[in-house]
Amino acid sequence: MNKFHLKPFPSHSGTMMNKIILVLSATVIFVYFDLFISAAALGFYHSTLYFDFELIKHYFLFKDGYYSFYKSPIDFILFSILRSILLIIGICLFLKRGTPKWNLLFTGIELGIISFTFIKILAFSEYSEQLYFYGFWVSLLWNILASFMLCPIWFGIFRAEKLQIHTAALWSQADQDGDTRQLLVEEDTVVGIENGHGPTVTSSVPSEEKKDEDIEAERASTIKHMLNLLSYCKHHGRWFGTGFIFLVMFSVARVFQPYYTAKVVSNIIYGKEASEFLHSIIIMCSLCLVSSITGGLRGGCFSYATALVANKMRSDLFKSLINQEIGFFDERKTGEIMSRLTADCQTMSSTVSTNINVFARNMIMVIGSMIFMCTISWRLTFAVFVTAPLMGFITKIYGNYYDKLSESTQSKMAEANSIAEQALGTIRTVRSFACEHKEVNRFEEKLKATLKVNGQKSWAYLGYATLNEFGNNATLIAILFYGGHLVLTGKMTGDALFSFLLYQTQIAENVYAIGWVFTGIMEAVGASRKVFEYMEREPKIKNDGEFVPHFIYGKINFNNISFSYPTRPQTIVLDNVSFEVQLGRTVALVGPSGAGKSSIISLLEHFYEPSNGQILLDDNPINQIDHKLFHQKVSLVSQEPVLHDGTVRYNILYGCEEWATEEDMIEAAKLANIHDFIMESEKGYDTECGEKGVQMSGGQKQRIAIARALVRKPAVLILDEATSALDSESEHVIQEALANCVIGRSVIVIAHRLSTVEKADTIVVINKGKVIQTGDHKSLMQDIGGLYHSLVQRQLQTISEVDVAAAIERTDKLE
Ligand SMILES: Nc1ncnc2c1ncn2[C@@H]1O[C@H](COP(=O)(O)OP(=O)(O)OP(=O)(O)O)[C@@H](O)[C@H]1O
Repeated sequence: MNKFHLKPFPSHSGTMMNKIILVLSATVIFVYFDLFISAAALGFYHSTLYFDFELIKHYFLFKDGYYSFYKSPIDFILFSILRSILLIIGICLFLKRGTPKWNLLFTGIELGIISFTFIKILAFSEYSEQLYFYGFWVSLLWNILASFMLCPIWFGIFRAEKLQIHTAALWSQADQDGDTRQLLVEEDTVVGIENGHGPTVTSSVPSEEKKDEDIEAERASTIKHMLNLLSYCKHHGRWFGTGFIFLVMFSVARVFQPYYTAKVVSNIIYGKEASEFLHSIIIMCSLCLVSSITGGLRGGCFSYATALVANKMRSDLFKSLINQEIGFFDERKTGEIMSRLTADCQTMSSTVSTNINVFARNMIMVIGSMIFMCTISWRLTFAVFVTAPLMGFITKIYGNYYDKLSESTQSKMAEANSIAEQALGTIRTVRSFACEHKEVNRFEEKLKATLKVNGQKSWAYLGYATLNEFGNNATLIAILFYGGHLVLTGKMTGDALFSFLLYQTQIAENVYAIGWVFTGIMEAVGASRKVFEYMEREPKIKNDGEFVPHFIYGKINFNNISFSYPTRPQTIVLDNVSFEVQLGRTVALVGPSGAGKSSIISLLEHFYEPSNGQILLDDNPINQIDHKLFHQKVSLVSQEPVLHDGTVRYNILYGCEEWATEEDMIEAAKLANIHDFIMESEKGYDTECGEKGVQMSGGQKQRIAIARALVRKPAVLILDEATSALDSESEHVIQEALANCVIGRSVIVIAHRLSTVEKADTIVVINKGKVIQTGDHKSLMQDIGGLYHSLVQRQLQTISEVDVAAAIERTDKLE
């Protein structure tokens, strides 16, 4: 109840009441006009514009003594009454606040009436003089128009109903004193109980409204996605345009084919002259030649255009992804993102361009065939359209359902891909823990989920295909029946019926294909939702700093930094952390596991932004400094460096190929103690590192990473000391390399080794996200019982334990 605090209540509720009155008045006026026009039209059931009231009486009172489907327009009156009854039911429900889900029923009735109207035209045309009755055409047109208006009015009533409930809820909030208003509240409360929503109506209203808004939003987004998809085709208009020209030529040639086929057959049946037969055959050959050549050219152009569209989509998506903040990747699985980049982009591009092709081709053929069909027999053409509204209705329902299922299939596929990617990407871990079976099971679980959705899709298709087939056959039988009747009554010739049947078969295929276009587009829209979401996503952290200082000295300040990871906003990882790294000094971050040391480095690297405080480089906020310059001057060597699949040269010069020279690279490699190893390799700096550096040892990887950091001649070096099991020789070489590179630079090191910590100018001790001690080794050791002191004690103990274990091992070996 307390959720609504709308102060300007009178004006709001006034507007809503106006809307309700408007919808109710529109309904009443519609019912009145519907009945009036349907009845008045009967007064014009003759070939003059004179209104004859007697005619109305004639039809209403069945003065002929019987009802004739071919002559009586009383059906139109019955439909008008049916519409009125339905709307009156709507109003009754509106007053009782029920919200029936009858939308489909209404759409079905609407389309049924329209189908019937087509049948009625054919029935009336049996007595061709009736086609000149003005009243007949008024009845027909009004019947179609009024049926089309039925659904919007019906939906309008229920939209207004929600407004009314909402108004009542507002009244109950704003004023509990007025009798009328209290009554509304009570009424609403009762409805709430009846509907099982509990006694408060206020709580149910927003969710109802939200549903409505969601549907609106979804609809808007579907249209938006379709337009977005089409806009991609616009980029390659040249290829699509050329393809389109061939498509038009192909379709026109195909449209003429049934006509000439019928001509050839009729020449044979009626034994016409050989020259006439040959003439038809030559035209048929020409049409076939044109359609074959242009069909191929059209396919080629569209296929190339599809490839161009896929490229552009992938490139745009990748551009957007690579610029997203690190938090974005924390929240999503790489497999899912990869699936968007590969499968979804492919689905989108191929379905969109294929469907444009199919749609345009079939549309041209439908229009062309329609022209031919109308020329052959307009009556029979109307007969074809008796089932069309129903087929359109089925296609629409199926399309909506298919859209939902497609989206679901894509996400299930993405989940399965993510598992496969994860397992294959960490194959060594999987193998070493013998988890192959487990991973296969996990993958199969996800495949099962995908299969389940695909199963639903198949059921939906089963229903659709059956109904569609049924519709087509019903149309064919109707044409044979009615066409036969027309031939027998002399209104049409036999070969015209044959020609018509050929067109009808072709048009059925075309309409079926157009139906699939709808489904295909929905599939593309389903796939495109996430792709466009990623494409249009603005990174929450932008690397758009423009400040380019003349020189970077390397002083770092952390001022009152507080921070939580976006994935766990409730957990404070850093709490008011402050410290300074003076020029050319080394600061060691020390603390237990999970204290927040790596998070400090992530913030300095601008992977995340602090929720509070500022990080300064030479007194400038780091987010205002030019992104490239900043990462050139502040270089990171992480604990487990990742190398790219490429040569050693590629890896060392990564990101600075444009300006770093060969000498810079060799100098950096020498400082990192890796130059000699590289020169000993067969291919030197062109030695391949393998995916993620898999062809290098842990120590070599680390040293290449150090060279990669040093080649930039950074002012600030960030070192996350390796804790992994490097052998003592490698560790020594790396320690030496690090000792070389700290000279003359500001260094922040996450120190795990006592030797490193001791050498640091300042030690910052972190625990549970807070700086709890700062000082050099000597001063901190004096704080007996302090965290630093106990950490050092523990490490000394571990070292001695390791030494003892090693000594035992050595003794064992000697024995
Ligand atoms: N990407 C992330 N998303 C959410 N929470 C994270 C993320 N990375 C780290 N954390 C959490 O933040 C806290 C601090 O982690 P951090 O990696 O900074 O600790 P650390 O001191 O570097 O630990 P260690 O010495 O073990 O590497 C931990 O509780 C950790 O679970």
